[in-house]
Amino acid sequence: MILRGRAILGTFLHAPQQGTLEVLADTLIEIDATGTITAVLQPTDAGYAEATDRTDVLRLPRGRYVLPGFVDLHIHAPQYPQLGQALDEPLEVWLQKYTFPLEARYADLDFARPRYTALVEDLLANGTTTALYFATQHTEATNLLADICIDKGQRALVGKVVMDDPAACPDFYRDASPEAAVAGTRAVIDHIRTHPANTDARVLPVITPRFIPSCTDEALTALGQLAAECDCHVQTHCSESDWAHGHVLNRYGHTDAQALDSFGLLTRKSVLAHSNFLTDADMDRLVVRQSAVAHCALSNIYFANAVFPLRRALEKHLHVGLGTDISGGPSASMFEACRTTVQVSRLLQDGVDPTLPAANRGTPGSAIDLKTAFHLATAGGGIALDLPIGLFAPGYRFDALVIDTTAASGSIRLFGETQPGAVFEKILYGASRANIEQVWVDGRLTGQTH
Ligand SMILES: Nc1nc2[nH]cnc2c(=O)[nH]1
Repeated sequence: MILRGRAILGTFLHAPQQGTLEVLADTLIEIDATGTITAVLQPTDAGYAEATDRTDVLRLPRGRYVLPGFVDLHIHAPQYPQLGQALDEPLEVWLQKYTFPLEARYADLDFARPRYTALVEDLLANGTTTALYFATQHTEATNLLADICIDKGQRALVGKVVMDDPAACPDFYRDASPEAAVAGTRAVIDHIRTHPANTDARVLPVITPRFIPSCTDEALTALGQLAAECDCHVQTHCSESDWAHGHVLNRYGHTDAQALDSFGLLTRKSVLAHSNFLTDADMDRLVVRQSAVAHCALSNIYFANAVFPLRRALEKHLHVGLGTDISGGPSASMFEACRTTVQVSRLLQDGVDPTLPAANRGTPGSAIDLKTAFHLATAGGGIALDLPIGLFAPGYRFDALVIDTTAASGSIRLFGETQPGAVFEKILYGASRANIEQVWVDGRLTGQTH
C-alpha cells in the first residue's frame, strides 16, 4: 500500500518538544508524491471538511493511534544473532571473546544475508523506521546490508567499521592498513550513493571508526579528512566505560571528545554512542560542534559502569537520541529503549545504595519523564541526524507506526480509557509487536508486521 499523493485520517501522537505530548485528534495528514507531509489539518482548520471528503483518504478505525517512526541511533547489525546472549563479561573482554569472532563471520555473504535480512525485517516490524547501523569491517557485507535496507524500504545510515590497530584487533578481524580501511570506507560511500534504487537517498553512508582503542592515529586522521571531503555522517563510540574512557586518557592525555575533535570527527552529522563519561567541557564542545549522543540506556547497564547524565546533557542543549545498541543491549525495541531511559534516570536521581542516607544517595534532578524519552526516540533522533523525521509537520517525511490498542494478541489493555495522555502512557509502557499494525516509511507501507 502506498500513501504517496494521498492522505491519512486518524489520531496522531507526537512530541515536538521535550516533556510535552501533542495530540492531533481526528487529524488529516496529506502526503505528496515523494512521501513528504504537505499538510496537517485539524478539525478546526479551514479546508478540513473538503479535504476529509477526498475519496483517497486512508481512514483509521477507532482504537488506532499513529506515532512517528522510531529513530534507533545505535545498532550493531552483525550482532543481531547474539541478542540476549553473552552479557556476562565487561566490554573489553566481551569484544574479544564473543563479538569480534561473530562479526568476522560476515566475510561470508551467505552467513550475512539471512541475518541482515531478519534484522531489517524485525526492526521495521518493531517500528524502527530509521536505523543508524555499524556493519562490520568487510566492505562487501556492508554493501549487502545497505542493499537489504534499500530493498526493504527502511531509512538507514550504514557504515563500514574501521578497526585497523594490530595492538587491539585480532588478526582474523582487522583492516589490513589505514589505507585499506579508508579505501573500504570510500567504496561503501560510492556504493550507497550511486545505488540505482537509492535515488531518493533513503539510505546514507556513514564514516565509522569503531572507537579510538581499535584505530590507529593514521586511520582516524584520514577518516576526519574524508568526513570533510564527503560531507558524510560520522559515528563512533565515545567514553563508554571506565576502561574505554581510560584508554583514551592514557593514550592522549585528554578525553575522547577532545581527541575525536582533533581528528575532525566531531561534525553536525556526528553521532557518538554512549558518551557516559563526558565532562562538562566535553559536552560544551559537542554543543559547539552540534554533534549528537546516542544514549543507550539498556546496554549501559551491562557495559558502562555508570548512568549517562542525560538531564545534564539536555540542559546544555546537547543533541541526544536513543539507541538499542544491539547486542550490548538485549532488546531490539525502541519502546524498550524509552522505558529503560526513564528507569535508569530514576536510579541515577535516587541512587541505588540503601545503606546511604537518602540525601547522599543519588543525583537530584536527573529524572527523565516518558514524554521526553519519546521525544528523544523520535524527533530527537531526527535532530541528531539532521534529517526531517520524527514529527508530523509539513516538510517532514511520513515515517510512522500505527498502534492497534485493541489487538487481542497485543499487550495493551485500555479498559475503556480514552484520555490521550493515559493512552500514550499505556502504549509506551505496554506495546509489543502484536500492537504494531502498520509501519510506514516515506509514505510506503513496509513488510509484514506480525
Ligand atoms: N557496546 C559496544 N561498545 C563498543 N565499543 C567498541 N565496539 C563496541 C561494540 O560493539 N559494542
